[in-house]
Amino acid sequence: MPVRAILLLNSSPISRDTKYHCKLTVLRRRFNTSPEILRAPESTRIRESRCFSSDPTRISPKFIVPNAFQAGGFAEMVFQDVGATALVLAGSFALVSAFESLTQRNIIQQSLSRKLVHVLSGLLFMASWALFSTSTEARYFASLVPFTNCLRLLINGMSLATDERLLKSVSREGKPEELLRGPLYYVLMLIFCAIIFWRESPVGVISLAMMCGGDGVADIIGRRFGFVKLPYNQKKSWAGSISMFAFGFLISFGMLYYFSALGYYELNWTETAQRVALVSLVATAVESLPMGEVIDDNISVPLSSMITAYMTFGF
Ligand SMILES: Nc1ccn([C@@H]2O[C@H](COP(=O)(O)OP(=O)(O)OP(=O)(O)O)[C@@H](O)[C@H]2O)c(=O)n1
Ligand SMILES: C/C(=C\CO)CCC[C@H](C)CCC[C@H](C)CCCC(C)C
Repeated sequence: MPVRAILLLNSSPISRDTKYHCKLTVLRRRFNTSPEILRAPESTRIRESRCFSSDPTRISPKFIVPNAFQAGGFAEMVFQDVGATALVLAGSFALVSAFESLTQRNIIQQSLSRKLVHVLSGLLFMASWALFSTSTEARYFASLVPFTNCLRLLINGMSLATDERLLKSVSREGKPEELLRGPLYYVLMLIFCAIIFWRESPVGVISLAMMCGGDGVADIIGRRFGFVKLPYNQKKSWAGSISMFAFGFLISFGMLYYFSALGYYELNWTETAQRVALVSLVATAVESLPMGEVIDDNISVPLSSMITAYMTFGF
């Protein structure tokens, strides 16, 4: 009969994943619970000190042992992660095919198709993180999706195979070698943020939101309304940069609210708005610089966002 109780963590607000691993810690410490009940993997990333308030004796070690801890629970989590990976991977192929079809039928231009895929892929990928289990390995399952697309871009970019749908929806001019630059850096950044930051830290979410939402919308707005160019960069415009700042801020804030509403972290929204505004300002300034030939926007924008977000939010 599995142990049943409710864990009341008296510590400061912490993420849902952290609370989950704290339950594990408390179970092991207080009940000396036999391992066959605790089948869930223990996180090496969650320091026990984060599980307890300043006075560990204040912890009321009552907790519900969710199904995941019961015998076989680990298998259930693996099953959930495999299913989520298959679903999201199918979604990525469907997204590319859908925009290839729209381009093929001349419903949208190829340049707009590329940017819409740029905006939607990363944001939908982040939104899908909620489908994965609370195990430490979940992030690696999720990363298989951009990794598979990375292989797809490499194979087609080196002309080892030809996927016309991919070329039509993702390249500027239909040249295979284009896939080895912007799109490849894009999926590599998705992999990096999913593994390093995952659902535990706002840093990864903000960085990807700036790359996908901010930079993507800047291109769409800038191409259409960018008549007044920046004084130091004739290839970029005030309309593009202002829209990057605005949409980068709004989409980042929206994604943080999404993950907060799901219980992954609790944020002070006034402070968060100020911090996200600073990240958006720095990323917009970096994106506006005439260095597209030196470093791709899909590297400079998320990287500058990551550094600024890390300095303001911490991990
Ligand atoms: N701040 C910005 C950003 C983009 N643009 C417009 O959008 C176009 C493409 O912008 P860019 O971010 O450079 O996209 P690329 O990285 O070149 O294209 P892709 O992302 O498709 O590789 C620019 O030429 C410009 O017309 C703009 O006016 N102002
Ligand atoms: C055109 C792009 C970048 C250039 O600036 C974006 C390329 C996108 C990849 C080809 C596809 C990436 C798919 C995501 C990893 C997963 C999306 C899943 C979601 C459910 C649709």
